[in-house]
Amino acid sequence: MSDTVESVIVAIDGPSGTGKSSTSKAVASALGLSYLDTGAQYRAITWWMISNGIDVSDAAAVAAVAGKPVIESGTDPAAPAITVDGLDASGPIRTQEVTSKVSAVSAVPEVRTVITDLQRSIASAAGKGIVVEGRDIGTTVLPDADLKIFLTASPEARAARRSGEIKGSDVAATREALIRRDTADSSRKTSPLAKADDAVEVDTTELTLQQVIECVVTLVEERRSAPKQVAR
Ligand SMILES: Nc1ncnc2c1ncn2[C@@H]1O[C@H](COP(=O)(O)OP(=O)(O)OP(=O)(O)O)[C@@H](O)[C@H]1O
Ligand SMILES: Nc1ccn([C@H]2C[C@H](O)[C@@H](COP(=O)(O)O)O2)c(=O)n1
Repeated sequence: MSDTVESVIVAIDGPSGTGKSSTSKAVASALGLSYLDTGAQYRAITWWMISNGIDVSDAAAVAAVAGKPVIESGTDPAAPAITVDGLDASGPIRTQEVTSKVSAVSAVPEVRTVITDLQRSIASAAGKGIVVEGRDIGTTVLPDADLKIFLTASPEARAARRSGEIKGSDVAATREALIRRDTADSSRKTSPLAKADDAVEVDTTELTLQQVIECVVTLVEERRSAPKQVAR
């Protein structure tokens, strides 16, 4: 028997505020894996479009420049980093303006092609394995992932979690904004937010973050110890 642990690829998808980032970072840290936040990449390209005066409601204009920004993602779960054309984008990509425009930019097929290629190259370079979180990782980006998880939670729970991050925020308005973004992300033609047929669905509504992390770590360990399926 070999002492070396085989590389593992974990895809974690789900709607906004279900706990994908928090869970993915903690699972990657616990298991010594790399981590990739694909939402941050779509936010980064959106920030670049805004900064360069591109009208994000004009899909043809967005498509024409989709290949221009150079986006680089760090994969350390303890210090996730993202740069655009060499500039630190970790702060600017979290603004309300980027959040309100990211669904329009990420619906453009040319944008998805560029970002999907980038995600696949990062995943294939991760020696020990990687946890990749987003909306279409299990269905499109990494359909052969060793484990696929689809996180869900009620809109009320998700809005309460998000509102808890910002003092004095309006839970009802947060809930509406989350639902609006999920509807846009689920209804776009190219690679919509969706659960892969072979994903394990975990409803986190009544679970603490720690319980979700433990659940996913257990699923990864079970998958690692299960005999590999050999394609015939
Ligand atoms: N099970 C949970 N119970 C309570 N709070 C949670 C739970 N999971 C995550 N949270 C909190 O909810 C908030 C949103 O979590 P997180 O950013 O991980 O979600 P997300 O799915 O990555 O969201 P988005 O897709 O919008 O980036 C964070 O403040 C996080 O600490
Ligand atoms: N694989 C992905 C990841 C993200 N997006 C888009 C849709 C989201 O609304 C947006 C921001 O993601 P978040 O930072 O909230 O996780 O990015 C996508 O289309 N595909």
